[in-house]
Amino acid sequence: MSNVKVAVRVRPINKRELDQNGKSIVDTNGDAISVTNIKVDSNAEYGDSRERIKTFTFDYCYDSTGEPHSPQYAPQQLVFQDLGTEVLQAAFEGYNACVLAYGQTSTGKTYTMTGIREDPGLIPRICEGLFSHVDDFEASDRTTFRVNISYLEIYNERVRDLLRPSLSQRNEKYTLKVREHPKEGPYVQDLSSHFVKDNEQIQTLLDKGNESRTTASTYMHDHSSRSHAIVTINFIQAKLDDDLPHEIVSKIHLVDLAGSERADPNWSLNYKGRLKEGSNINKSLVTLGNVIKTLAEKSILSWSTDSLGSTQSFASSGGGEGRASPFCSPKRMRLPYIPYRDSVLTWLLKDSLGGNSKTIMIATISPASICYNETISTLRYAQRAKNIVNKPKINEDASVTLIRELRSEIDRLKNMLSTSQMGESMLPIQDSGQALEQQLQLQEDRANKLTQTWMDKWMEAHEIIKESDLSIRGLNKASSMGVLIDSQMPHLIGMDSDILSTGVIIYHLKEGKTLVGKEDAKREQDIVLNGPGIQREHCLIKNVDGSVTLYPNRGSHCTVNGLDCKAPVLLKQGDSVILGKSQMFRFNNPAEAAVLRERRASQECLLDEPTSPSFMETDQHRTVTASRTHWDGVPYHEFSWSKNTTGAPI
Ligand SMILES: Nc1ncnc2c1ncn2[C@@H]1O[C@H](COP(=O)(O)OP(=O)(O)OP(=O)(O)O)[C@@H](O)[C@H]1O
Repeated sequence: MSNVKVAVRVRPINKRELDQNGKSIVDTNGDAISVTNIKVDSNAEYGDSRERIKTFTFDYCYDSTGEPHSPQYAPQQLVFQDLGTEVLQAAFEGYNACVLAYGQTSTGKTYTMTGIREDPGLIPRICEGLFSHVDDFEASDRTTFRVNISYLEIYNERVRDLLRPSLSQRNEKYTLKVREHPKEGPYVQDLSSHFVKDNEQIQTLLDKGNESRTTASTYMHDHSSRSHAIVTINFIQAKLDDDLPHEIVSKIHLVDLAGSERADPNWSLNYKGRLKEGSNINKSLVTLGNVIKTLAEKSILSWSTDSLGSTQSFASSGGGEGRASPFCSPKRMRLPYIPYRDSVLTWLLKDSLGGNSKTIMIATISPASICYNETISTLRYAQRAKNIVNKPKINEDASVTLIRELRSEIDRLKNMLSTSQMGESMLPIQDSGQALEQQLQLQEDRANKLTQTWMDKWMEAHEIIKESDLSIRGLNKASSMGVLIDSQMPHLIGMDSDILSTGVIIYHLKEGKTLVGKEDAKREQDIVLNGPGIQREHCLIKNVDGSVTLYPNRGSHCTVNGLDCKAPVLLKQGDSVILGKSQMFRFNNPAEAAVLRERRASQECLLDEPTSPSFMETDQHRTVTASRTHWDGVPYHEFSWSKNTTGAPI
């Protein structure tokens, strides 16, 4: 059990607040923070029912109201030292961790989480710390690590992938679906997950995600984040100790919430979109507030249920007077329903709030008197969050747990065997020496096989990932047969032309030009092919912003979906490409595939109606219909395949 830790950070007063005659009303003293209500007269003879000074205590208070670099200013480094290192420690121990920044708009959530280039915030510092520890460990220990990152935003209650560059750049209005896995809980379907090898790669992805985030100018803040942003880092550590595999997995959520705000009538009238945004932001923050409130109540209730339970048993054993009231008997007390599903945000953060995670909340506030009401409401929100009790546990890979259990069973059988051999026991027949030996052999075989499979899977994934921008995972949750190799870049998948080779080759089609030809071409070719019909300079493949076009060179033989290409052809997801006489490839465009999957899921028409069939070719085996249209309106060749006359699929 572990309570949510809560920190408060106060930012410097700003010009807008000073221009409105705002006074600084917040004081910190150690872990206590006091807010003065200047509307309550300190000398009021007959008093005022409202308190003039309200004091709250938290796990950490950061006073960043002074000049940066002055001793009075709590810097980013201090916040990282206290909170970031806790997150790292949890991750290395195999716990899930979460940091949530909450506060009124323009109070410093993004500054604290992301920071600025000269003075980075918690997210980049945690990533840097993660890789610097990984480097230390890899040098001194036999542990190997895998880090994956995804970055999403929830905008107007819809989910957007911030790391799918080509689609975000085109401003596609697409939404990802939130689904629930029976064991692993809520997740975002088709969210891209990127393997990162070092700090530089992760920082590049973070920058990319930050650039795509939805921001706008509001009356409170010129660069207000209008979405909730969640960076998720999956951190896996594995090692083999005395032939025993260890694999622990930690999920780190780093959340920069959109700011709560008052709607300014004049501003909102001019910006209708802002009003809808504002109401969606406030709605999900209200749900978050309800979840926090209910969880806090639940913790108090379960605490009192526990203490009532112990009082009762004490009373019934005749040891005291305490008797639980029939109105609050533990049996009657029903724990409240937690409204996680009322917003996408709370649904996705289900585990971080009241579940399997070590969670920290950072409440950010302004020191200005004009923000008094919002500041008090933020501090109350944060105060409640302190009462949430989570149940973090170390996340061990399921097959590793099984291997460990088998190994301890093997030790037990070995002990029994040696006892039976010494003839010291009166073992039943099924535990006789011979039966035990058989059982032992069986379990050892199982454990060895599982260990080998685990090692192969880990080494293979690790080696391939080292080489390229790929992610590899089991084909599906229910089966360990098969491995799915995923890449975020457009690519061609081919077979090695050597009939004795068993390899599958992935050719990434990088942004810009990829030359395809033979080794002895005048210019160096990016993809070198051999085999019948391949020309020295066979073709050129151009990737512009995720759109990939094949340009056949004069006289070279290229076909797409069975049609000869004499002119450039825009490739689409799933196209089958033959170069020369026998080199076959399948073209994959992950970004396009994701959009098509979404369309399929939302039961929209997968593709527009073909505008005009350009030709139809029929023979006794198949029918190929070709048309010109494209998923984003760009023309391309589209083919539909029917079955052959015998009904067997082609
Ligand atoms: N601790 C701090 N020290 C110095 N400047 C700060 C601090 N916190 C915030 N600021 C400044 O205050 C302004 C608002 O900060 P920020 O954008 O982080 O607010 P926010 O809470 O994320 O706002 P929103 O919810 O509207 O996105 C920025 O100009 C930022 O540089």
